[in-house]
Amino acid sequence: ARTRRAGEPPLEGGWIPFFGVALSYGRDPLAFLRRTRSKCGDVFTCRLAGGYITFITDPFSFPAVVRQGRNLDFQKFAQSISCRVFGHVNFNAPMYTSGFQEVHSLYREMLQGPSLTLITQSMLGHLQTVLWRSLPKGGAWEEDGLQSFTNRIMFEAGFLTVFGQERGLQAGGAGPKAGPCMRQVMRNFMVFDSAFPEMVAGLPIHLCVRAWLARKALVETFYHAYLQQHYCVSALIQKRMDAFDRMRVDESSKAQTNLCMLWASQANTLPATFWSLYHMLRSPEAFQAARAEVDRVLSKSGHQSSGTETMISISKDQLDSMFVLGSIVEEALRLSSASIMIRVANNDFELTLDSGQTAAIRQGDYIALYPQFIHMDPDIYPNPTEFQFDRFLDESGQRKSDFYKAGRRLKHYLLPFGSGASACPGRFFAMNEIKQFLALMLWHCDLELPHSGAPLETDCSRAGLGILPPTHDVLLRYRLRDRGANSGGRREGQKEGEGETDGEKKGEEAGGLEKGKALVKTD
Ligand code: HEM
Repeated sequence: ARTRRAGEPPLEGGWIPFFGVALSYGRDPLAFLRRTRSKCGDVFTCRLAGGYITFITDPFSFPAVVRQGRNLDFQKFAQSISCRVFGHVNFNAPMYTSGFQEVHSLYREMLQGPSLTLITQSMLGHLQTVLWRSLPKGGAWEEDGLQSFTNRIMFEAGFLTVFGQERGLQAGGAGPKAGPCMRQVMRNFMVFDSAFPEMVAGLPIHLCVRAWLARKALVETFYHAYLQQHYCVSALIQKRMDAFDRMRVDESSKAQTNLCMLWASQANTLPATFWSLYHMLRSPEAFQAARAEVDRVLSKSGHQSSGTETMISISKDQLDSMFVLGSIVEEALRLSSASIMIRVANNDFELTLDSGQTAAIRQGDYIALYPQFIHMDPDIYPNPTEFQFDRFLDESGQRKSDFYKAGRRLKHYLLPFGSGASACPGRFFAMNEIKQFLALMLWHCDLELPHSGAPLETDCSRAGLGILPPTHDVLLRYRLRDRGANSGGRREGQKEGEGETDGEKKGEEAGGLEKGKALVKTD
């Protein structure tokens, strides 16, 4: 154990040697950090599982950390976790430095500007192909778990958009089918992802046997030689594969970095899509405003009412003009995001905080920002645990970006995607794909949550990893939209008890429901 030196933040060591405060932190990180902040002030150091982490909790001091490129490194920590979990070589090694920088700059190039428009359009096509396969024909209602439904649609559409389609899986005319391979890939992904908290905490993957087997199977499908047989592989993956080939990395490491991309592009997007649809369906005002927006924007471009398998187009400008959908997604992200931004101190140095106070930081220590502090701050967001669909809309119905704490405007008020050099490069694509999914569901479907009672809770065991999933799934009923009936398309608390068996069956496959867990009726 170490003793606090002059100038260093208060030290919260805990009473368990080595693990320090890991147990109390692990039970409920936000509650633990709040307790420690009220005891120690805005900046404090905790002993966590053998390391020392200094938490900066004052949002006005976030920029001071995000800007500290020279003294604080984000790659070291991210790489150490990534190697352990995915199994690839450590790209922090000097021989890979310049090649890995190239890979990084590709993210910005391929996930912004004109490339973003292309990948977004590709996602829209895949979403519709997959959705049409799932929607019941002729006005019949279908039932499924909401989580299993969103996972199924988004996983397959996202996978096809990023990694393309395996040759031979096309079904004539009807578009790509969810063949056994896709279902297996998704099942393996869910198994691998569910062991993520343990693997990040340091448990060797060989001890999580199912996750280890799932990773092995996933990696086998990601060898370059195999992916080169796919058609419609995104430019992002093609260029990334070229860059890794030039770096002379071994073939299995290359395949493992493709698994990283699968995880990065899916693990947060799936629960974020779930929460966006869930909250929208639970709030009558949100649903009405969102449907009115989608109907207004899409009718203008001449799309007729649905009911037939027509592919619709949504241009970049149209998507950008869907501010209500944007606000619903951002509000869902605010409520469910529990990411942690970690940097490693390269040297001993003094961090100057917004208040002018300084904190002495030791080389090798971690600095952490925990954005949930901001997202759940009642001073910034009144009634912070409540879903308010229009929180991110200003008076003129455009995106709101002025949020205040103690009368001062905040630079960082919403951080589900991190910030600064380590900010998620897929953030624009993620927002677009979730908005597209919501728009398609609103345009084509009537939707119901028959057993919507008390709000679902988030599963805190994944705190620190990004968007928290729900603790359990809920039943969703859906059918092709009945425009004539003008039913509003969204009802709650009706037709109790129908179709659980069918829903459970699909849910197990899509990771929404665990075997043996019933779709929960919360009322
Ligand atoms: C709602 C969905 C998403 C959320 C909440 C999310 C969140 C995040 C966060 C918090 C980070 C780490 C930031 C940090 O350490 O400061 C990250 C990194 C990353 N994300 Fe996302 N992400 C999402 C979707 C996506 C998508 C769709 C893609 C790609 C198509 C993507 C690609 C990446 C990559 C490649 C990194 C690592 C970047 C690096 O190494 O610098 N993400 N994401």
